[in-house]
Amino acid sequence: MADTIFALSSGAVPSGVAVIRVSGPRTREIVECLAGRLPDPRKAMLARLVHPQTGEVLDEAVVLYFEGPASFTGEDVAEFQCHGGRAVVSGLLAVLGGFEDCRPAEAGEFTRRAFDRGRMDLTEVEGLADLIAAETESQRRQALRQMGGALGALYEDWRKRLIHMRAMIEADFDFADEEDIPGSVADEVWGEASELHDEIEDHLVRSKSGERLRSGLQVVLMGAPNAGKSSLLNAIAGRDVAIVTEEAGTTRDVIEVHLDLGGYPVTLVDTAGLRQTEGVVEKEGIRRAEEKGRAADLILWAVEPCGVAQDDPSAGLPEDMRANVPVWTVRTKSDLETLPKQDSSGTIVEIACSSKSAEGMTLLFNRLTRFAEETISLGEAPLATRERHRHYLKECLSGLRTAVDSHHLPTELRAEDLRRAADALGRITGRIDVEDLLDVIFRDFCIGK
Ligand SMILES: Nc1nc2c(ncn2[C@@H]2O[C@H](COP(=O)(O)OP(=O)(O)OP(=O)(O)O)[C@@H](O)[C@H]2O)c(=O)[nH]1
Ligand SMILES: [K+]
Ligand SMILES: [Mg+2]
Repeated sequence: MADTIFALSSGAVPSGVAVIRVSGPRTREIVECLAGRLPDPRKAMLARLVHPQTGEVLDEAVVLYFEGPASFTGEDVAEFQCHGGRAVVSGLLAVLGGFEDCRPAEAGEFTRRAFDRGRMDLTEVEGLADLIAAETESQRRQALRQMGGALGALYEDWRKRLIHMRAMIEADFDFADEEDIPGSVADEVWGEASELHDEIEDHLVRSKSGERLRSGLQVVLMGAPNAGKSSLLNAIAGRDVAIVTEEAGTTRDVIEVHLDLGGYPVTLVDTAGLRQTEGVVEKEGIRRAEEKGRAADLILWAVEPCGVAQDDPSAGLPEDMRANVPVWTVRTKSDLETLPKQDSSGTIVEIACSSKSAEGMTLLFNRLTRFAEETISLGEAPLATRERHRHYLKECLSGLRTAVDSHHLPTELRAEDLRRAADALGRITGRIDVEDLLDVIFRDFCIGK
């Protein structure tokens, strides 16, 4: 018999209400023992929870019972909505641990059971994890859609199409000796395979948006020491996150702030000012700054009024970043009189702003919001959201491509490539052996989920 597991599924105590969840074969017995009777499934029942040995009243709680398989895990599940005091919760958890074959749940174990019993596929599990982690409106929408099965359904549909193609080819193959049929079924199938290939390729291209939305856009503040980067970060974040002093080389560590720009997640990153230095700590800070810059979706290149050569505001920014990452020049400290609004080369300074007077800050904010919107706009179709998805989509494409292109090979071999393509999709949803992956995926969950 499987263990019956339990955990505090709501947030940290003390809280108004705490939800303790129980799942497994002993659930029914536990509810009857603590609450005196079993509520009707899915109907709330107010009950005094009584200690099974001493008869002492533990709490007055709302009890819910979900009979398996129509429950989150697919097993019998109960929820005790008790008062969220520390002693109430720890007392109840201790009593639950006293039942035979009953133990505290591990992180993600409720969801793992739901997956094992076929209540959710892997993309839905990931969607649930993303929903719990979602910080902005657009992340919530994407996660909810994925948890609802939209992405899994898309992959399952593609997989079925591949399986169907294979069946058609094999049928065709079986009848091959009954005289040559002109324009055989196989020819049609290769056409379909080629179409599916393009569909998946298109999905893969757009998947970058999904991943960015899930993890947030990385906007990295870079520039010479004292350019005003940390002040800008503080002004945008609306609080004193980073240390600001007039000393050049103040910031060494990478400092990140999570922003919600019009519902889009943006991580704004402050970094050490770039310069030649012998300081060990500062050197390391600069190395980290450049590492962040290379991985950025956007670099805000901060330039103070009299800071650098005026004819090339982005002098000092490493060449590879200039070439590969979008860069906006931000002219800082615009409250200082000396500010040239336009540099001598005639290049319009992208944005001029001041952390002191707040001049230009709204413009910067709006531009960033628009950038986020354009980079990660969420269309109607579900998007791949993880590196894991991308990996198997590529594998699927490679199988499809080989199958379509290998005109010279025997049909059996080409059919085998179609199987490889279908299996790759099955690994995304977890319908095909992914045992080694499961621990990684479920580890990300909190206890009680
Ligand atoms: N007048 C004025 N001074 C500013 C403004 N922003 C920053 N400063 C000043 O410029 C100096 C450097 O600011 P920081 O924000 O520490 O600059 P930084 O680029 O983070 O510097 P490092 O971390 O050392 O690379 C401080 O003395 C700030 O008070 C501004 O908008 N106007
Ligand atoms: K500074
Ligand atoms: Mg700084």
